[in-house]
Amino acid sequence: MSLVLATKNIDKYFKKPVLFHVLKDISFQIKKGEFASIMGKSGSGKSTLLYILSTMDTDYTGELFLNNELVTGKRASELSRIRNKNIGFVFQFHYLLSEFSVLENVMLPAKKLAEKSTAEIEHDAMEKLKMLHIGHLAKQRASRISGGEKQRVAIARALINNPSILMGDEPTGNLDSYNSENVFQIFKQLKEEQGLSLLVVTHDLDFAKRTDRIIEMEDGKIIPSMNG
Ligand SMILES: Nc1ncnc2c1ncn2[C@@H]1O[C@H](COP(=O)(O)OP(=O)(O)OP(=O)(O)O)[C@@H](O)[C@H]1O
Repeated sequence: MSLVLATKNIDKYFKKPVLFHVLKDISFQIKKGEFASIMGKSGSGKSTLLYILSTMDTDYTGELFLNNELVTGKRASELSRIRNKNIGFVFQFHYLLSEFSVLENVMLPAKKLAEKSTAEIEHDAMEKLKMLHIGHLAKQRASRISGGEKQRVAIARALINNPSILMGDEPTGNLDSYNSENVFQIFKQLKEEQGLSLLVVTHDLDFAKRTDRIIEMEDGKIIPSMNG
């Protein structure tokens, strides 16, 4: 079985203002092509966990594997390379650079990785935009498009380096029901047509119910689930 992400016994403490055990013995796996959601009350530790899974936070104990490779303990420069290559992110807020064009925004993570020529990156970025039905917006300034379009641009940007997993922190949190459904369908299509793995923190039960698996958190722990 091909595992895209795995954690073993992850624990994390915040030391200030008082010592706080925020993540407790977190062990789970995400398979290739699996679309999982993380749910849980506010403060249960979802964002803290996602920050560790995305290799941004290294202050924890336990082990994190990406594509069967242990990433825990690697140097910051190596982690940055692994992150740029393997993980795409979509947040609640799109974080697009408003003065740049849609196309330039999508190209940025590939330029950072510096493995392809600018012409190749531009071609790849156009392909992603077309796949998300927003190719016609390529030359438009990012500030001049709608909220739903911005989130689709953010998804295109997250996909530009062909990651093995797409992580989302409330990716539909700012969207109306039409655009939320649109994002869900894009994610489903990425799973079904490209075998992409997805891990999405959400408060939207209707969204979560339609993913392959709900990982439920409570007080820093994963609640053993009924459905997988
Ligand atoms: N830097 C920090 N220092 C101390 N405590 C923190 C820090 N960041 C978060 N916390 C606390 O850790 C707990 C988990 O926070 P986290 O943001 O992971 O929760 P969450 O499940 O994502 O919540 P929400 O659904 O509201 O986004 C909360 O009690 C929060 O107050």
